[in-house]
Amino acid sequence: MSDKVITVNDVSVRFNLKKQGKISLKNYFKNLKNRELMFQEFWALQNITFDVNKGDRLAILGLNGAGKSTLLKVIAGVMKPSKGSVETKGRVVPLLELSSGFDKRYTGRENIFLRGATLGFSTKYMEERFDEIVDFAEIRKFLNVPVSNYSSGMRARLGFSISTMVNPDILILDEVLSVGDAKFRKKSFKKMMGMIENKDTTVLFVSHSIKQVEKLCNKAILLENGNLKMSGDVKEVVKVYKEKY
Ligand SMILES: Nc1ncnc2c1ncn2[C@@H]1O[C@H](COP(=O)(O)OP(=O)(O)OP(=O)(O)O)[C@@H](O)[C@H]1O
Repeated sequence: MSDKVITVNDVSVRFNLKKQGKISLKNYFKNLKNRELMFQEFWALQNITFDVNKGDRLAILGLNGAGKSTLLKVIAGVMKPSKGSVETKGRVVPLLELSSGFDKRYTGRENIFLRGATLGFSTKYMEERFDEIVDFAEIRKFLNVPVSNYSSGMRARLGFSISTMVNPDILILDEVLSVGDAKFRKKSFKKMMGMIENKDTTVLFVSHSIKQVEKLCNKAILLENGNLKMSGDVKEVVKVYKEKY
């Protein structure tokens, strides 16, 4: 029996794009009075429906702007869909925008516990994992320094280290592996492969490298201008993707 861990149900995402540049206050009120829209609606995703079973490695394929990152953000719960719904089972760990989400006024040490609490972990659990996180991120010397003084690479390393120190049920990867310098990239790639190889973990993966996709994924979906064009076995979807583009 299949064990669904992600259900994406008729999801659409709308952005409001500004129609015009600066306008005078007089014209603003004139437009408002005439009910003229100052925004143009743009649908980045339209009526997307699919499920993912436990242990699947799903690639999300599509050209630039197809809606891949938007879909990952909706599944990760960092963005709400304008329509439709997403259900996930278990702990979702998104490796997206790793250097964001810190409170920069606080130190590295404080942010580890803050991020842990956001992910639903107790202080005791985070204390047990603390050294592992700090050593992997290589920030021990800077633990008591406010994160505002970290370089963006250091913030990304700390974000990666905290997020991967926990065992995810669903791992969400968006072109991740540009974290930190070459040495850290190698280390983080190895760490990620270990997580991907755990067959209980379900993985969603966006990459423009078809080689990587074929190596890591068993299933795929293809997005085109925010629409779901195809879903199924990775080989079949990659074949259509290659023919089309
Ligand atoms: N905050 C936003 N406001 C307005 N438009 C947005 C916003 N975020 C994304 N978009 C638009 O939504 C569309 C889908 O973007 P998305 O980043 O999901 O594409 P993508 O498939 O991940 O692209 P890429 O391969 O280039 O990373 C794009 O046209 C993008 O310009």
